[in-house]
Amino acid sequence: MNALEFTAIRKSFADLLAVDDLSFQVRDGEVFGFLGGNGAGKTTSLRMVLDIIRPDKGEISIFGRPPDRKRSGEIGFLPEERGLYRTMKVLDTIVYYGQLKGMSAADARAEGRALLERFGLAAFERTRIDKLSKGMAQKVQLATAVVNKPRLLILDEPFSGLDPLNQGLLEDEIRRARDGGATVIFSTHVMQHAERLCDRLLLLAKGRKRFEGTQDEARALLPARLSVITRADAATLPGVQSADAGAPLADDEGDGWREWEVKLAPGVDPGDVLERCVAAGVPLRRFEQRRASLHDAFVHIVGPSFIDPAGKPIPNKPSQGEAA
Ligand SMILES: Nc1ncnc2c1ncn2[C@@H]1O[C@H](COP(=O)(O)OP(=O)(O)OP(=O)(O)O)[C@@H](O)[C@H]1O
Repeated sequence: MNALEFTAIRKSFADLLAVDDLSFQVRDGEVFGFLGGNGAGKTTSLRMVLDIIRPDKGEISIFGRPPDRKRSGEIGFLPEERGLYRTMKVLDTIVYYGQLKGMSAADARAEGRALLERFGLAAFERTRIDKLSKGMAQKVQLATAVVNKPRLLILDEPFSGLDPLNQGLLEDEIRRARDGGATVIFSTHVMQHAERLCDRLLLLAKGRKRFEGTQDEARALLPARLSVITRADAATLPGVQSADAGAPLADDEGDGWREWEVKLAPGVDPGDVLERCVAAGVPLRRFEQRRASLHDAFVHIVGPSFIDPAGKPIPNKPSQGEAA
């Protein structure tokens, strides 16, 4: 059974179509990345999973059943607009949320302490939320989302506002949840996190799905790039679309050995090219495929403007309640 399924979901706000005929599936136990630039429809989609807002059309299924706020114990959610009760103390906050999700106070306290230890916040368990830094409060909010080990964890822009050390800590926590059997969905503007964590990805642009699949499937959409050292003119090799020659190699004694940056024609398999070169006796010292970045793959799919280059979320929503 899939952890989450969207079938032909549509959601408008007045005359703005925020999510347009969106269908995708998240498999049970995978880490799934929700990618797209500002206003792509990520948060709107995640809020529909949580039943905070409802779709105009289409169907959502979570472990085979429709969204329902009463299922909050099954789903851990870190919203994009962070917010905790400012005057509550750190451990009390985690225990409060644990109990809301059906845990006993003792279990929530024990798990809360373990989380604070892992998050480097053990010394702050009695500190009021409003005395914490923004990043610290964010970690406490993450703790409230994971305290009961939900089977589905939904994190909206979880990395924003965290320094690199804490971003690493969050990556570890996502892997830990996955290793414990949870399905994790997170949205991000920043490719590197997705690259390190995601089994599969969804790329949204202007509310529409532009790609769904694995990282390798995304990369396979790009023409292959190679680094080749040869004495031949690399532009004449089979399947090559373009080839840029570097300077002659330092140890070259007039034989014409050069390093070339080669781009194959779309759909051409580097393995086939290598076989044909060997069969034809092309002199080769190196024939190496360059691994494309996810960023390159997505620029290829949606164009250069698909993502905010600084990776900074633009605050475009009202905050809820007493935000920390
Ligand atoms: N409650 C709302 N009322 C009106 N418009 C909304 C509302 N929520 C979202 N929108 C609009 O819907 C579109 C999609 O927004 P959404 O927040 O889902 O995008 P996002 O991909 O999460 O973007 P970001 O990365 O900037 O958070 C945007 O144009 C946004 O302004």
